[in-house]
Amino acid sequence: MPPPPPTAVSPTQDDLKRMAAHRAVDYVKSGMVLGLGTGSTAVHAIRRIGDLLRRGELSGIVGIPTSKQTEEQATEAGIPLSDLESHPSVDLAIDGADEVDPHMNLVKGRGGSLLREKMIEGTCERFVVIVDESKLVDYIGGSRLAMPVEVIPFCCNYTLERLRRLFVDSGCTAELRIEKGKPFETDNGNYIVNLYFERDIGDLNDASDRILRLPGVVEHGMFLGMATTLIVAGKLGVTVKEKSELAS
Ligand SMILES: O=C(CO)[C@H](O)[C@H](O)COP(=O)(O)O
Repeated sequence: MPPPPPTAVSPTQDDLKRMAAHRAVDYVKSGMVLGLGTGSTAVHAIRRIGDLLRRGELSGIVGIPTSKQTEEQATEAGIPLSDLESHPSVDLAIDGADEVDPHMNLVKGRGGSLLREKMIEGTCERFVVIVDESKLVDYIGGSRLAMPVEVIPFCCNYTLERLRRLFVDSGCTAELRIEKGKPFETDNGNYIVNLYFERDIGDLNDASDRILRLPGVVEHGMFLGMATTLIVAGKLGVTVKEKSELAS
């Protein structure tokens, strides 16, 4: 008897992350200065770029890592690294996200690297966001998961309470991110306050301004209007959307 035909295996979430990341690497050209994102999706792009460099299909790439973790992964992948001071003009950045709304606004930073990500991705010509479809939300905060805010350690619980009160109408709760029994420390020596919203927070630019006006806040994880290209991998395949296609 012939063997039974192979049954289709549905892709895992990690497969989807890899598919989105590999599609993004199609935008990478030799000689580019690249912002290298942080997280379990971005690492697939880093490894792919490393493979292409090794095979001689890419050359002259300079990577600007968005975290210490990424710096280690990129070094392991054989990507030459530099920083924004030496390369202030970044051609392309590739990074994951925690939430993406229909206007391509993002929540980032659940990996804790939001400040360096915003510094590097805010300066690049093209910012390609790579996600699996589970990251798509109807509105920012819609996943009910954390929207991180980086704060200085000094009187962080006071800052936390002021942040919570800003969004009391949206049913906001706030907590300090704790790992291994102590406050999680970012690469910049700061802490993270996680905000959770029960309801839509409304005007995002206004929310951003209000957060950034609080003394003690360093940066927040809403990346508004920054993504130029969105690559989403889902069970039905990979889709690419450009910012220019969004209805204004
Ligand atoms: O912003 C980030 C790290 O600060 C990540 O891009 C974001 O958390 C998505 O991570 P992952 O790809 O692991 O789901």
